[in-house]
Amino acid sequence: TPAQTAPPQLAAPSFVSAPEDGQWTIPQKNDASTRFSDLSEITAENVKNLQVAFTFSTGVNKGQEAAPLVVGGTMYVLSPYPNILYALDLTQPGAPLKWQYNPKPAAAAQGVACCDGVNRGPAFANGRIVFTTLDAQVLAVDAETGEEVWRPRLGDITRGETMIMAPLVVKDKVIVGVSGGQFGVRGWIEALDVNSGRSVWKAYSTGPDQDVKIGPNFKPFYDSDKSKDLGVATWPADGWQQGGGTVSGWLSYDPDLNLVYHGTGNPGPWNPNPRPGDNKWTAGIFARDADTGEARWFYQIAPHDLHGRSGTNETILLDMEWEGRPRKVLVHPGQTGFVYVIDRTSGEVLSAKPFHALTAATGVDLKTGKIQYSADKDPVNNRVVRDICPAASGAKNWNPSAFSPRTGLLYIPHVNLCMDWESTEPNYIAGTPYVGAEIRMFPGPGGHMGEFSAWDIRQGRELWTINERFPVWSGALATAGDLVFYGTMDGWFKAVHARTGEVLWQFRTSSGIVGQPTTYRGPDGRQYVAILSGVGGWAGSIVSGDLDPRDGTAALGFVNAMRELKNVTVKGGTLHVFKLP
Ligand SMILES: O=C(O)c1cc(C(=O)O)c2c(n1)C(=O)C(=O)c1cc(C(=O)O)[nH]c1-2
Repeated sequence: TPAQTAPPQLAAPSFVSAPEDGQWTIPQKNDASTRFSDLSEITAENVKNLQVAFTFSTGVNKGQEAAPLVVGGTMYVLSPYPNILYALDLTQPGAPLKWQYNPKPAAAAQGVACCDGVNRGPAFANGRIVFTTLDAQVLAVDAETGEEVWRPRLGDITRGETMIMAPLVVKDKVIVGVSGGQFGVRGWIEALDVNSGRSVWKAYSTGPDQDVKIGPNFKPFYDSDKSKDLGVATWPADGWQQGGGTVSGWLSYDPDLNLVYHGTGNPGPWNPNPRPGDNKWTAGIFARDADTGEARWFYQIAPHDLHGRSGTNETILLDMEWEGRPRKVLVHPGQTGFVYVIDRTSGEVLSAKPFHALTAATGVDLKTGKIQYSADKDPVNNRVVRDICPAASGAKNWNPSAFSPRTGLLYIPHVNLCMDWESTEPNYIAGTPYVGAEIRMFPGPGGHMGEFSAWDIRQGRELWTINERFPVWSGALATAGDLVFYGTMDGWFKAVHARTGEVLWQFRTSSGIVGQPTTYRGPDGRQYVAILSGVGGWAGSIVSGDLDPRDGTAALGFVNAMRELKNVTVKGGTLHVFKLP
């Protein structure tokens, strides 16, 4: 008999991207959305010496969620509503302002935004900076001069259609999506010509197959997605018309398959009782042909969603060996609390392991793809259902994870909140909240509200975790210096050892952090790390936003849980950039 040999050492998952050029031109860093930089001047050994290189105020004290971009010798910073774009000259000492562009969006948009008027950031394309505005315009301005190039309005704010997501540029197209899932908006994604701003294709998340761009090439993996017109048939009467499934989050792109991946938001209303059925195609992930928008596959994370779950957060595209053969996968740490590893060519779920303490579901059946909800957490009418974990925030929210090919680990910002839920009668009035749930959130197991953890994708297990007092509402950045960066809602910007989770450096910024750290090589050849500080977004709206008690809905869910945040931080809006001395 042959001698027993150790199983071959598996290579870490990897991803395809252009060689590191020291820039940061789209929030996701690359089309695979890894938020990994090959820069390695700042290391685990020297990071303790990081110091402020320069700061800059955005002039808007609301949730600063945008990623600072660097293209050539210029940094681009986008403020929350009113979405002012600033260009900073990195070639000059102190990075002075080169120009600013204020699109002056309609003030009325603020009133129909769920989440504090945030924006996830601009993107660079063909010599232009493109971004969305809260009143549902998409803008392209000249990256050199700040002059407006085109500016179509894609949504109707009187119906609650807002835009906050970062566009994805694919070849000659700018792809964007709508927000407003808390307002009964029918979700859509649209591709514009990068040169003219004209619409090339548009696809809805609910309704007849034709509107969803489901045709002969739609080949979902699971039988539950294979019948005709499920975007109508899985809803009562005309429910799909106010059905949500917005495209408010992150997009990624596989150039070999020419597929764009995007999540769809929660169904409307949140109260599941008025909408019996699976409510396709909400709370899931679509793969679409980048040129035509045609749907190729769909996977529904939360069929007939019970707890306000969205599929809109990050999808990270990796290549890895899975059960002895190479697979192209999409990794999605989901709001439901499972890390989904999905074959991105077919939509087959290869694995769905919990990365967080859960009570709302017990697992995912890999044969049918179906999540297994806990029967006792179903929010039936006329009863308060208690201790649903995670809360409606999800086990993580919009805030993107990072992946390092050096460690093979995914770095996940978590939200450790549970909730009590009482279903109420929703009433659809265009441009007003369409939720139908009273929610009370509170800290989950352990009493802390946030975590930042390292996850081994192949083994499906956590390697280390850091508990945080407040939800970790910032994104993550991984670097070849074996560091991971993230921020906390009480204002700390932290550098952590990518392998051990040891906190190696932290800096107290001027407000709470809900932004996205980025890194770049400056014109002087040195490595810099940038982060916007300014508390806000959904979780931080207790500090920065105007919580209207009559709203009685989404924002209020956080009031109890986040009350203490007011005692430890204040509104802000300041870019902080760091380097070694
Ligand atoms: O369904 C939607 O259209 C939609 C939009 C947004 C948004 O525009 O910020 C959020 C959400 N949903 C959402 O569910 C959510 O948890 C959330 C958090 C935040 C934030 O920026 O803090 N936005 C949003």
